[in-house]
Amino acid sequence: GWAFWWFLQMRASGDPYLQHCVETAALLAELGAGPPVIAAGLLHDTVDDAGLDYGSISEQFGAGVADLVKGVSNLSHLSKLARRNDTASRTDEADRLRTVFLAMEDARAVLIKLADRLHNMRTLDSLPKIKQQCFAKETLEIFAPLANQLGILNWKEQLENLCFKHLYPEQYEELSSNLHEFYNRDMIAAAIRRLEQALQVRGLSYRSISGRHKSIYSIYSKMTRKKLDMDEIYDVHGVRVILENKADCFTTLEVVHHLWPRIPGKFKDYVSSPKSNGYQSLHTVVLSEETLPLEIQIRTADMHLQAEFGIAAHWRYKEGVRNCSSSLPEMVEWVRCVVTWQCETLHIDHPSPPGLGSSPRATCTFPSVTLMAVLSPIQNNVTTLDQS
Ligand SMILES: Nc1nc2c(ncn2[C@@H]2O[C@H](COP(=O)(O)OP(=O)(O)OP(=O)(O)O)[C@@H](O)[C@H]2O)c(=O)[nH]1
Ligand SMILES: Nc1ncnc2c1ncn2[C@@H]1O[C@H](COP(=O)(O)OP(=O)(O)OP(=O)(O)O)[C@@H](O)[C@H]1O
Repeated sequence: GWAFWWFLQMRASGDPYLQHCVETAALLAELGAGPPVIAAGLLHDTVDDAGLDYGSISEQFGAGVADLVKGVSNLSHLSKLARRNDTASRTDEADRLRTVFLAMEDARAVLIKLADRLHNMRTLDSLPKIKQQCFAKETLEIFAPLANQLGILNWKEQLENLCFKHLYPEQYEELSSNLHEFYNRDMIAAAIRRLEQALQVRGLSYRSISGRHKSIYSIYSKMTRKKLDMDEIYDVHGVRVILENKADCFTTLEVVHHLWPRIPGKFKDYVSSPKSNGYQSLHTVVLSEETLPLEIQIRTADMHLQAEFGIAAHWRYKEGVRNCSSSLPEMVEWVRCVVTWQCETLHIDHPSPPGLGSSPRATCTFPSVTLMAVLSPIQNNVTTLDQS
């Protein structure tokens, strides 16, 4: 009966409902999720919408899949409850909800909910404007930060960009048409190659060189936050070099300044003078061959860990974060488990984030998370070159 329901159901867009289920599962597969997660992605709405119960899912697909589907259903109920709660401020509510999500559920259920949301955001156009805006607002407040907290930067950026498009359509159109000309897809890869050759000639070995285009939403946020025009954003194109030690960082800086002319006033030495939050790195902005600014960040692996996970966690720098009691190794272990899906092979049940215990009241959020992307690179706008 339920399978029949599944085939007949249509979405507001007129597409078969099944398409949403398949695309949600496909997003999870792209991320490298294992079979139980993909199966649960396919079935994620069957408890709430097709009236299927835990017992029959468990019978047909196994308890692991049934637990995940139940988890996704719990998350949907929680978000609905939160939507009705008018007493708390929106920021507090979003904060609380993200914490509860991560504390109560298997992180893989949260991932399925995120995949579901990403596909819904991609197909939002068929809904009435008012619903689109509500959905986009909620996604920006809850789901995009959640994707960031789980280290899925590519989903975070896609979610934010889609929210931006629906919440501020005019600004989105204007900025994206400007960026169309401004983003230079080949420039980063070419700069990385050039830098790599120059470092080799200098006899310097590096841990990694990576690069990224700043997302449209990140550019928009920075422009609004700092009241800047687009041509005042110098890190639309960025490269990061990770080296063995401080001395190599300074030598790399020399190499960089030898390769490209520097843009005056943009050099920062946070290695000799760390920021008050402990952040260390050398930053410079140079003028690339394409006559576009290119931000280059140079740091050691330790500085990078500190920037991503330490007291100076990147996310704290961007969003503000409360006390977190877990140690770095615990956190890395948890992240590794979630990101590489070892939970399935190691049979770890319901991994919960370290330091959170099972209390939904615990307020700990996770450091974001370029390191997670380093552990398991899944950003498609990132170019990485590792020296083997
Ligand atoms: N993780 C982390 N990254 C930082 C921190 N401060 C700066 N950054 C990174 O370094 C880039 C450049 O920062 P700065 O050199 O301070 O540049 P700025 O012109 O003063 O500031 P921006 O407008 O942020 O570029 C930022 O865009 C971030 O990517 C920090 O405290 N923590
Ligand atoms: N020059 C760079 N090279 C490589 N990766 C970078 C560089 N600058 C930032 N990143 C990474 O790119 C991702 C997206 O960062 P984003 O550009 O949105 O913000 P940010 O540069 O960290 O902060 P802000 O918007 O305040 O400047 C983060 O993981 C960040 O660590």
